[in-house]
Amino acid sequence: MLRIGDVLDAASVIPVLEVPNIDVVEPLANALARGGLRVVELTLRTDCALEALSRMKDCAPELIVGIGTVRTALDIERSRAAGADFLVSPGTSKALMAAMQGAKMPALPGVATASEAMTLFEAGFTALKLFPAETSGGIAHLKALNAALSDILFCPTGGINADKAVDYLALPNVACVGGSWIATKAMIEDGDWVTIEENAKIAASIKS
Ligand SMILES: O=C(O)C(=O)C[C@H](O)[C@H](O)COP(=O)(O)O
Repeated sequence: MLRIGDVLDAASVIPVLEVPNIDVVEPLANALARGGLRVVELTLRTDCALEALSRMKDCAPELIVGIGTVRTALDIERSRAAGADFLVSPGTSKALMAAMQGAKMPALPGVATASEAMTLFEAGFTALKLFPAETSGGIAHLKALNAALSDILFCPTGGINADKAVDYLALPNVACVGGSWIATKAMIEDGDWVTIEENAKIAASIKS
């Protein structure tokens, strides 16, 4: 089984995807993989998300595919059953933290504050999703967190684009960044695989 360090080593930018139907999965996965990205996050925001995960693992076995918008223990169980490589949550309730610990799967639990980061770190999570990154303080917030909590790594997500990703990834406590800009809902619905591949190429060229 992968560890969270393996996921972070494979990705500087993680596209956060909202998949409207199963038919888009193969061309979407191909565009992202052709662009050079190796890790993706499929959000549980559409009914077909778990079916999309299984399909993506079949048609693009080279991709590491996580499930995002995880909120409950049931979400974790269903994600595991569908073959998820890792879990991502927007925030972390006490119950979700316990379920993530019990799941023994790689995870990026969501936090926005120093207290939340410390609570998750004490529970054994060394890499955390910072969400929503831009509105919770962005780069300045991460610099301040690093002064006190330099042993905690973050994957900021929320409001980031290709230009901002470069600045985030220059920070010592940022392991990767997530975002929907690479493949927006509109691009996926329009089947704009050319733009998605181009965005993926640009994203894949950014290094942490
Ligand atoms: O669904 C989740 O689990 C979330 O936490 C939300 C997503 O990560 C953001 O919607 C991505 O942010 P944008 O790049 O600003 O679109």
